[in-house]
Amino acid sequence: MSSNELVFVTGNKKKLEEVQAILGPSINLVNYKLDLTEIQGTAQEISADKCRRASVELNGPVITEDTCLCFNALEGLPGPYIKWFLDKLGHDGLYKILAGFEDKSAYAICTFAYSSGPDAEPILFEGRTDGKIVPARGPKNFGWDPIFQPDGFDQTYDEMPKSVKNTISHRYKALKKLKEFLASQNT
Ligand SMILES: O=c1[nH]cnc2c1ncn2[C@@H]1O[C@H](COP(=O)(O)OP(=O)(O)O)[C@@H](O)[C@H]1O
Ligand SMILES: [Mg+2]
Repeated sequence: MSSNELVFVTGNKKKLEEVQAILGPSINLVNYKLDLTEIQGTAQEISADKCRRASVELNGPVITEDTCLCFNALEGLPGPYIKWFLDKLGHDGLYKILAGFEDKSAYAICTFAYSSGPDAEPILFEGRTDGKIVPARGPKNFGWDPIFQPDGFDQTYDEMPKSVKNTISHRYKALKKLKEFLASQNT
């Protein structure tokens, strides 16, 4: 691996686009499309396991990413299972889950995992953005973006320009930590 090359294992095109936009041209991101099965467990366990298996499969250094959307009224659920909830319930159903609760607050967590090789223990980098769950607003570009309104903003993730989302998002914050780590490895 050259010092600025990074193999990002994901089958999610939208994630890849954001990661590319956030990292910019200084890092040569190489995408390997692999939709990895996820175990059940905490966000950390799921991320580490996913990264470990990606690294074994590719027999080299990789990064993987996992995203959780956590409702405070539900003690953090759906969390890592948001993909399946979104799939089955859609935006409207996800919003309605909270109908019985006054507390609509939520947070998005992005966990990047880096493994230097098949025998290495993955290192995790987490970013969190707090907000609330609202009825869907926006062009429906990406996942649950239309129902997540970050604190301090009147727009949902989906309504705001990408250039704004990419400077406040859970993914941006996690990538910032990953970038700092990689920079420290290269010096
Ligand atoms: O920044 C985001 N905004 C909106 N939806 C997102 C964002 N990041 C991930 N998602 C969606 O949330 C779910 C997260 O699941 P996961 O991280 O396992 O995705 P993946 O398996 O597609 O990579 C998926 O449905 C994904 O499309
Ligand atoms: Mg996941």
